[in-house]
Amino acid sequence: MFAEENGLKGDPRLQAISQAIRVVPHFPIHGIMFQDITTLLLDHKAFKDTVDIFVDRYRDTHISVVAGIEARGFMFGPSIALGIGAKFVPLRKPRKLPGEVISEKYALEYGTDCLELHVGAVQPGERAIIIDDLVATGGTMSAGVKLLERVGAEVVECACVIGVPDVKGQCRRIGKPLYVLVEPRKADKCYPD
Ligand SMILES: O=P(O)(O)OC[C@H]1O[C@H](OP(=O)(O)OP(=O)(O)O)[C@H](O)[C@@H]1O
Ligand SMILES: Nc1ncnc2[nH]cnc12
Repeated sequence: MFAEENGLKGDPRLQAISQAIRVVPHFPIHGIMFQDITTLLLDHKAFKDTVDIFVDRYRDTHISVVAGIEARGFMFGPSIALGIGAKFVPLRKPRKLPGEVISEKYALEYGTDCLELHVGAVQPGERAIIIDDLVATGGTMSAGVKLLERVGAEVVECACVIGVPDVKGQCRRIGKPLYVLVEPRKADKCYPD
C-alpha cells in the first residue's frame, strides 16, 4: 500500500521525497524512465525523512531483521535497522558473499539474476522486513522473500521508496504486504529522444 493511503495523507515529506528523485529517461536502455535515488541521498532532509518514515512504521513491531537488496536497498536498510534496533542482512548478487550461501534465481525483463543470503545470518522464527529502493515487476523482491522463508524467517512486510501504481499486482506476485512511499515520476525536463 502507498504511505499516502496509510496514515501519511497530505504529508509534505512524501512530495519532497518524490521531487528529490531524479528521473533519467532512456537509462540504461531506451524506454526506461530511470528513477535515480542518488539525488535523494544528496538531500539530507529528504533522505532523513525517508528513513524516519520507515523507522516510525516498523518501530515496536518486534522486527529483528532488516534485509536489504543489493545494491540500492543497501542505501536505506542499515539506517532503518539501526533506527529500529534490528540487524541488517544483505541479500547480494552472486559470488559476493564469502561464506556459505543459499541462492534464489529470479526473472528480469530480459534474462535472469540471482540473490544470495549467508547461511546463519537469520534464525528460524525471526521477524523480517525487506527493503529496496524500487519495485517494478516484483521479481527481485519475491526472490528475497523466498530466501528468508527458506531459512524459517517470517517476512512481515516488504518496503520500498518507489513503487509502480499497480501495487496490488505486486503484492500478489510477492505474496506479502508491500509498503511504498511514492510513485515513479515522469521526466524532470525535456530530454531529446
Ligand atoms: O521489481 P523488479 O522488476 O525485480 O525490479 C526492481 C529491482 O531493479 C533494480 O535493481 P537492479 O536489478 O537494476 O540492480 P542494481 O540495484 O544492482 O543496479 C531495483 O533497485 C530493484 O532491486
Ligand atoms: N525505472 C527504474 N528506475 C530505477 N530502477 C529500476 N529498476 C527497474 N526499473 C527501474
